[in-house]
Amino acid sequence: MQAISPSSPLVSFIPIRRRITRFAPNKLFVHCIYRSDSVYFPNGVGSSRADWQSSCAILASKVAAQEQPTDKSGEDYVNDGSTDHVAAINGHKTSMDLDLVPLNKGSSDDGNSNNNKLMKPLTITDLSPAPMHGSHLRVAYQGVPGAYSEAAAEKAYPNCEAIPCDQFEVAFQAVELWIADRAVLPIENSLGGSIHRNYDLLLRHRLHIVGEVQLPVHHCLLALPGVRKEYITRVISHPQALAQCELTLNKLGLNAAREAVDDTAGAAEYIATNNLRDTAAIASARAAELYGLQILADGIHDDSNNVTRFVMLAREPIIPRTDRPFKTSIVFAHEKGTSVLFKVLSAFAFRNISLTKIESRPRRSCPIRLVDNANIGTAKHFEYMFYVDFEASMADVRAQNALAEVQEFTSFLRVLGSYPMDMTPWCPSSGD
Ligand SMILES: O=C(O)C(=O)C[C@]1(C(=O)O)C=C[C@@H](O)C=C1
Repeated sequence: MQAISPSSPLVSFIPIRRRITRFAPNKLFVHCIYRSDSVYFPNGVGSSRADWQSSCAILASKVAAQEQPTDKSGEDYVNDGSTDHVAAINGHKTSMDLDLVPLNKGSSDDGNSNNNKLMKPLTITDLSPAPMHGSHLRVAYQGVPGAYSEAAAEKAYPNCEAIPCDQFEVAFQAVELWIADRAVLPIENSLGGSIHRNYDLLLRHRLHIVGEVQLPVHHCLLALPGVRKEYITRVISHPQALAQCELTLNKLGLNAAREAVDDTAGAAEYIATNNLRDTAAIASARAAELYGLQILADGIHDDSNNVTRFVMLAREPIIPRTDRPFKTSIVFAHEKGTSVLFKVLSAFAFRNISLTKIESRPRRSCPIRLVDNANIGTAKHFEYMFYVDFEASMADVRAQNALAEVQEFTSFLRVLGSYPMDMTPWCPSSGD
């Protein structure tokens, strides 16, 4: 893999970190904070902090020109009555207006030509990649090298340049700011369940799901060389990894507290950096190798069918096809809450479209609906956003008709992406 690696001469594992500053209402900017003064850019940008900061400034100014509503839930983009059905469902007429076209702040819809003078035409530089672009696809992931997300990035895009980010949100922003071409994010695990944070972020940002990968996850218990199980008083890892190994950890008879950290490989790195002889990490065998730890126990996940599903995100959607199995992910809501759920789901059932996942999250823009029950009091219903994945391509007329029907029953509907299903032959995590 060409990504920042331990053998890189310039830097050891510098994840993109975030410091978000509000420059203008509703506008977030990412700044990069470093662990060291030099940064590794394999393709062109100088290796100094100053070079990188000027690159960030260029990126930030490009984004400032666009005034995208990135930190809105997207609920304004609702049933606009456009005839372009899929685009209307997504709330925009072409995908271009989401990502590239600087909006004309001064112009009005009345076609005033003076105002139109303010319109900045697209130039070739608006379309060209960020300065550090190289021949490899740059893929942002959350964690440090050795994290499962890095392995998922490599599985999705072999030979990509994997870019570590310290938080999920940073991975989204890295793509929005053209620092990365794709983000790869865990969305659900067969044992631990959904990664809710990423469901929320999918709605808050306007990236498109362009693919999925399912990665068998094989966990090991790692400690410093020479440390024995009896010395361990603390086990640290990503909360999902702790959940996936809960029963096995109990069976191992460890008298250890469990502590959540940002990612599995980060836990291993932390132990190595701080020379912690009383702490073990749940992480991959690759993390053990990278950070010089020994494997105290191999394959400690509670079931060998331990698979995490990742989604790949891009600034532009892909064109859906029908010549191979596709999946489509949508999110919707309705003022009447869960009462419409049956109608929505029946739109798929009548057309023989299988659902592969349904998830609900709090509807943060209006979390509670009050129902006045006159003399009895007030019923307070929680409001939800519903996320549904179904097995059909948006190029399939059945899916188009189903969504046209769903649109009738919902007050908000967005297609998050229509993308090829991961059909790799089944092969549980190695070593089981
Ligand atoms: O911590 C990591 O290594 C990750 O890539 C994150 C993550 C997750 O968020 O679910 C990914 C896969 C495993 O399920 C455990 C953790």
